[in-house]
Amino acid sequence: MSRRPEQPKVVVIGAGSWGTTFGKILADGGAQVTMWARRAELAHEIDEAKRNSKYLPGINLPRSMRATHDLERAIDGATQIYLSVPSQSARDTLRDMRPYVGDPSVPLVSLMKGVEKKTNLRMSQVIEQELACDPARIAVASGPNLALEIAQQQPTAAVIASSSQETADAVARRARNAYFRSFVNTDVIGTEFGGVLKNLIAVAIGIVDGVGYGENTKASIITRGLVEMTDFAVAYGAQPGTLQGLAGLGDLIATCQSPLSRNNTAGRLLGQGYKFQEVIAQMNQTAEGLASVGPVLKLAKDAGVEMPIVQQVKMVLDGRMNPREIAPHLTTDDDTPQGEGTQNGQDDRGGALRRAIERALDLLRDGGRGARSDRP
Ligand SMILES: NC(=O)c1ccc[n+]([C@@H]2O[C@H](COP(=O)([O-])OP(=O)(O)OC[C@H]3O[C@@H](n4cnc5c(N)ncnc54)[C@H](O)[C@@H]3O)[C@@H](O)[C@H]2O)c1
Ligand SMILES: O=P(O)(O)OC[C@H](O)CO
Repeated sequence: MSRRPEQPKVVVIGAGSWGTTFGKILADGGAQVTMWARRAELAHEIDEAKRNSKYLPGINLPRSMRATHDLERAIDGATQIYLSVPSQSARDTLRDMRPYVGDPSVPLVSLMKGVEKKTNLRMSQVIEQELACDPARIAVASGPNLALEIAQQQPTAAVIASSSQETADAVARRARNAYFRSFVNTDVIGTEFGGVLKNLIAVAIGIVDGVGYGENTKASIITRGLVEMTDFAVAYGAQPGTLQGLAGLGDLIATCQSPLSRNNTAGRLLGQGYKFQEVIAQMNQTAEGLASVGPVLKLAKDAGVEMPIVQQVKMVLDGRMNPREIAPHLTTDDDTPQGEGTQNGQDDRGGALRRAIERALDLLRDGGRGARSDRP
């Protein structure tokens, strides 16, 4: 099919459930979409049959959607590049893309919700590092976005964040249609960490479901989970409001409630008594939370943030805790009554804010060589 000149070409790298769904969002919004798939057979199925039977069974993809296994051909002429592979393989994929992404006017958009295990970096940081590009060119998309529901064209919203308002606006204008609305902000850290952290709380909720506990336990963990998410993200520079929005609370609700969530599913299997390796063997799609839990706890320790729920998820994953013992608090906590607010200034301890100020003072005292927690 020949391309009409008024339809700009965009490319989606990664043709799993979210990449393909996002391709459909873009195509239904009027873009000429090319998908890049790692496997030639999948590229062929999308290109010819307009189907992705493994990742989106029963969904008809737009007739205009193209797909290829050839990275150079996929990226050639693209006005926006979207990236949706598992976070742990993003760096290798970016390395392969490097020769073809030179045009500095082309935004690079992360659709991923993980942290790189070996570096503890967010995906926008990995993109910036691997492509040596201006951060103003990078955007991230996040929100309550369960792929299959959106592929079925159920109305949904997301947020596009970039340090450049112009980039966020350009991406949001492209990534919208009658059933998908993109909002914008400039809080990349909060938007990205929201997507990472809600996965960990969703694993905890899955564990609770698998064990057979009811709504009180789940509501307690979701609510305290949001406090943990906020404390952590704010300690790293996020705006607290972002965690109350689509990329925080919104995504937390969707992921914790839905049996479609792979993180929730992985947790449920753990709660039913399966061991970590058995869970991995049963999952044939990406559950980012399983890989992000280690890096998040390391980052939390560096920033002095307490994350009892995430800590318990890690203990269950490691086989060091019986899933039946999971609670919104550590049972080893001391007896001192604790305020309910977040640590970042909403309670009398002002924890995260205080620590951020302390780190800034450390940095100044140290002649700008790095805050205490940043040093090896
Ligand atoms: N599925 C959702 O509902 C959803 C929604 C929002 C965000 N996300 C995020 O999108 C990202 C991608 O998730 P997904 O749901 O599409 O995963 P998926 O498991 O459905 O698909 C992953 C895709 O990446 C490919 N892939 C696997 N290993 C690769 C490698 N080493 N190199 C290149 N490609 C590789 C797979 O072949 C597959 O096409 C994740 O970070 C996820 O958190 C997913
Ligand atoms: O299936 P999950 O658990 O990766 O969640 C998918 C999306 O992130 C929900 O917004």
